[in-house]
Amino acid sequence: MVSLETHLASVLRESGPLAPVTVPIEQGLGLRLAADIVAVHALPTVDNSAMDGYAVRRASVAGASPAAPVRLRVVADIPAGSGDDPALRDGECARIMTGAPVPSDADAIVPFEATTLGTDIATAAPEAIDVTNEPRPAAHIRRRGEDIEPGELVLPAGARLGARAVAAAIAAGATTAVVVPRPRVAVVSTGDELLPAGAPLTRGRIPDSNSPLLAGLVTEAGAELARVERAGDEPGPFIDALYALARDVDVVITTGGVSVGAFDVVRIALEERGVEFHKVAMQPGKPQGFGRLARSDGEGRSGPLMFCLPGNPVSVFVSFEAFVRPALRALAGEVGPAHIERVGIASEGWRCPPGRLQLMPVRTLGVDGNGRSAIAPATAGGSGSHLVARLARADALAIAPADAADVRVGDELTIWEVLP
Ligand SMILES: Nc1nc2c(c(=O)[nH]1)N[C@H]1C(S)=C(S)[C@@H](COP(=O)(O)OP(=O)(O)OC[C@H]3O[C@@H](n4cnc5c(N)ncnc54)[C@H](O)[C@@H]3O)O[C@H]1N2
Ligand code: MOO
Repeated sequence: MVSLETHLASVLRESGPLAPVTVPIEQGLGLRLAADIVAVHALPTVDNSAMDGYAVRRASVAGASPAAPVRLRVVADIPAGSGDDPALRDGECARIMTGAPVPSDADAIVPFEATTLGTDIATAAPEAIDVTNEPRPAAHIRRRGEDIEPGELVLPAGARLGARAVAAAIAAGATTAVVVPRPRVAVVSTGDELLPAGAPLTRGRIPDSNSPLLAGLVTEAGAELARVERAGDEPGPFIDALYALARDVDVVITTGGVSVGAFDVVRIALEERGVEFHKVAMQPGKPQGFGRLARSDGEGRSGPLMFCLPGNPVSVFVSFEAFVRPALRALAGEVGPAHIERVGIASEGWRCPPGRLQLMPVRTLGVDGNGRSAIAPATAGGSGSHLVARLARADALAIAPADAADVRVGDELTIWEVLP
């Protein structure tokens, strides 16, 4: 048996970031940048007004006060979007709206509130206004380039292109981004016992719940779900289906057929085709296959990464969290841990399997003053890997060490947060 850490290290060795692609910037939302984004133009693009008011020459309103207002003639009206640059002589001003370019002759903005007319504004500009306050130099002017200058760095390679990053890049004139793409993922569940959801069950047949489980986890992890398929226990059709979809995906996740059963199709078909099968010292999730699918078409290009997970539903979930999620993150250029880790305090005890690290689906019941969560098993009956019915109650996985015989009330364990 290999440890979880050893198996994860083998997985991550093969899971470097995918080759970067150039996309229209809004399509890069949520992805990691593979190249810097620099400002194409200055921001603001031009000196502009921070207030609705009047663009003035300060010398014209020197000494203005409520007791001694100074009258100015309004010679122009500049809405936002106007390209006008009206000339202003002594004693003249222009009405101006927030964001509109400040005339070259003006050196301050007087807000509506600093005139006797106040904010009682008509569509047409007034002929004259009485200014009641002398503005400071450059009052309410947002300077060209004060946010960023052309050629300056907006976002460095490696940054996540979140909503604010998209906004910043577009504001600074970028239209495309070089990003690490989302991994494209196919899901294949295997087993002659599987039926689609809702099909009438006969003895021994069960609904295929693993493929919707993985489809949801892949999507929630931010990867692109390319295909979902179900295959039986015959190696021939399974392999044909696999090579058909392998052409345009980065990752294939299979479930079932990896242990030592007589009909374990995935292990039988893939042992010879680039996938290694191990026993990992963890529970659930002991049998694991991982590798890169050898191409059958002789093109010499490497095929997709294969994650061959066991069939038991809780094993699928735990294997996804332990190996697939970290790999999908690494393929997408993400750095840092795949889970938020916290400390859990057992409020109920449970038994642990000998010699295997246990990843127990738990519910968190509240946080104490030291940030530690009280935890209890989410599923009745311990960590049985078939206990899917109440798996959705778990919002964390509690990690019990391989040498623990049991977890007792009050024991402190590391927990990984998972989406409920
Ligand atoms: N003699 C041994 N038997 C088993 C061992 C072992 O070491 N020696 N390991 C056990 C462990 S641990 C696991 S985990 C399972 C893994 O088995 P497989 O990956 O081969 O999975 P299957 O046999 O195909 O199925 C296991 C279980 O899960 C159900 N299943 C499968 N697919 C789905 C699906 N898509 N949706 C819902 N449920 C599914 C299936 O019906 C079985 O009940 O092997 C143990 N055996
Ligand atoms: O490892 Mo299996 O996943 O315990 O049931």
